[in-house]
Amino acid sequence: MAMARKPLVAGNWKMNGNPTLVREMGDALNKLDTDAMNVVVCPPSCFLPLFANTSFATAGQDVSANEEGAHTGDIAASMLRDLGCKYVIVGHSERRQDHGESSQLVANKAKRALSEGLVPIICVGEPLEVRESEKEQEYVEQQLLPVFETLSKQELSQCVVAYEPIWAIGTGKTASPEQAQQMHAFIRSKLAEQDSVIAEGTRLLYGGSVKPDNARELFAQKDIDGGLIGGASLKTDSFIAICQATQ
Ligand SMILES: O=C[C@H](O)COP(=O)(O)O
Repeated sequence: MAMARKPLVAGNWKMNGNPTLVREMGDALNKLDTDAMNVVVCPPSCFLPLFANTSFATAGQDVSANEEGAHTGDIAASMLRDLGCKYVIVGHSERRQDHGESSQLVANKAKRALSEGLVPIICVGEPLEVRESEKEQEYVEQQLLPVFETLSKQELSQCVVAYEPIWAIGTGKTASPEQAQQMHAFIRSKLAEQDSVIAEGTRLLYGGSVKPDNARELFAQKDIDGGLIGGASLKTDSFIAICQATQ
């Protein structure tokens, strides 16, 4: 992790949690010294209004690429912003798989989020068969291309990118620090082809079975600036330990 990039840890609750967890997590995180890091909680959107007066940020788990209108079940970037969100996850592999989201749609969602002042956390990552055929870099590059084509450089400079190998999500099988660092360095090199200053400033998160006992080693890698945490973000102790592992 480079000193110039502030570490960021985001807890993606996915379709989990309840008002009790909102209260417990809010109380615990409000006591955490968050000066040295950005902490973000991404609960199901119905719980967002329950997070009030927090010392940490909140995020949506998804956003519509449309501004408003007849899009049943979708949530607009302006609505997330009005609920106090600073960030939004776009392109999580579960959205890509469960809802057939293309990389172009993900790029459009990121653009829409940016237009409402939200920071998109753009997720990329390969499935197991791609990793086994050693084509993971080509795969991730293809996921990033529409982002580079759709966003202006100014917009790109506002984004966070999360690398989440699908084979490591919820499986207990983490990418080794070397595997993760290699991909993060590759993503940074692709950003540098767009703009070297943007590449240096962009925070790259690792996601996939991050736990308190492996977080520190992952976050110590040169191009890993924090994590996108699933299962371990549902327990206050483990999420706080992971946040502290950035220091
Ligand atoms: O968004 C979070 C990731 O999908 C990682 O989930 P996980 O920590 O449960 O493996």
